[in-house]
Amino acid sequence: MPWTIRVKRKFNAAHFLTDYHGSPEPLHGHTWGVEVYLEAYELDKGGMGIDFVEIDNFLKDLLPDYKLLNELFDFSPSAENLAMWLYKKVKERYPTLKKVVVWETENCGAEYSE
Ligand SMILES: Nc1nc2c(c(=O)[nH]1)N=C([C@H](O)[C@H](O)COP(=O)(O)OP(=O)(O)OP(=O)(O)O)CN2
Ligand SMILES: [Zn+2]
Repeated sequence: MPWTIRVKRKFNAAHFLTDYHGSPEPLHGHTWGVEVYLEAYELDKGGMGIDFVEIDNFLKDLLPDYKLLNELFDFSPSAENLAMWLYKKVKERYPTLKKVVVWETENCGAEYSE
């Protein structure tokens, strides 16, 4: 595909894995990072595939900033599960989505694609 449009965004949220090697993790927080990768097949007159600002606003509305993730989701909010949740949500709005990445820390994250 000719272009991949990439947008990153951060959000702050608390969580705990419900079963971390056999028992629940202690509650703690992260500044999470997310990245979305969208395919674009053509450009508009301004030279844009998909407007970064539009995608960023969509993510801003969607991401659970300053929330306790365990209260929002019926799954253990690991980076992997959050990446899958985010992929499905973004895919509904942007069908050309290729993958998402959810970073729990600067160095550790999970990618999801289908
Ligand atoms: N594959 C995954 N592994 C882990 C996940 C995950 O979502 N997917 N999550 C965690 C924990 O939630 C935890 O945040 C990580 O703990 P830790 O190693 O303690 O990392 P921190 O940077 O938060 O703490 P430091 O003490 O500053 O290193 C674990 N694994
Ligand atoms: Zn964590």
